[in-house]
Amino acid sequence: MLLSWFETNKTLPEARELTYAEFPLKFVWKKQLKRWEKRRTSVFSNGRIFFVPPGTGELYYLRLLLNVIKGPKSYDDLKRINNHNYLTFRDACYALGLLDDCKEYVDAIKEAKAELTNDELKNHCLQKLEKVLKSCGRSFHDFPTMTIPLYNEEEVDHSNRLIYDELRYNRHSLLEEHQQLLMNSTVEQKSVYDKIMRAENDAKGQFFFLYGYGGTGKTFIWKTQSSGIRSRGDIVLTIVSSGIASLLLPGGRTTHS
Ligand SMILES: Nc1ncnc2c1ncn2[C@@H]1O[C@H](COP(=O)(O)OP(=O)(O)OP(=O)(O)O)[C@@H](O)[C@H]1O
Repeated sequence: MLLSWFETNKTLPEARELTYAEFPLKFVWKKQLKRWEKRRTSVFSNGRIFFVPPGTGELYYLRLLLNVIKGPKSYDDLKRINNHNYLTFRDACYALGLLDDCKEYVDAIKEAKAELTNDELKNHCLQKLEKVLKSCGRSFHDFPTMTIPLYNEEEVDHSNRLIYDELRYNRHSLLEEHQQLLMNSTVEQKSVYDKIMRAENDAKGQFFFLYGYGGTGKTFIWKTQSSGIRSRGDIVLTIVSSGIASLLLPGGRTTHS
């Protein structure tokens, strides 16, 4: 289908006005003939390109391009951005600004490279990675074959990472979020919230077990609770049992990390 799309683009100018994802709007795939033909009726039809996970590399970047590039006549056309021929789909995506996150990092490394030697740059990257690893409870020291970053004495971070992370929330935006969540809470949620907050304010050290059917707003209550406490500059350790569950709660961590 993809190769036939290239062929259609070679012959029909109106085909070149569509991306691959948009193609079924005006063209229909003739399975027997193995080619695209102009749609005769004005039936609305939208294309769906198979999901490709980012880990597949070039396939993933090809899929990104198929959603934005119009009228290519070959794979090379997909990699040609502003008259520059890129070697890989990934490079083409990067040139199109589709990989903003990476762009930020690559630009930062390029900038740093102007001022640092290769060894300094390598060490700098290792230090940054060590920081990320430490936030997950790991370190380069856990991987014997990996190079360990070097530090000057004044660069050694003696602070407690967990406390540091907890104290750098934007208290102002948390306060706004907290007020919004509180305003939206149901009467039942509010009564649970009040009960837990009372125990927290009185420093009673109580233990609560919150249960209810799925989707009834338990996580919502924890979010309201944690934003309220954090907006005061206090610390909340949001501990859950699985990595997936940790993504649902701001600052969530698995117990073992
Ligand atoms: N009072 C509320 N106002 C607006 N949205 C709410 C409210 N309570 C819950 N929700 C929304 O309902 C959805 C389900 O709530 P939530 O995830 O908190 O439920 P849960 O009980 O933790 O579910 P599960 O047990 O499946 O994890 C979420 O999108 C949440 O934002």
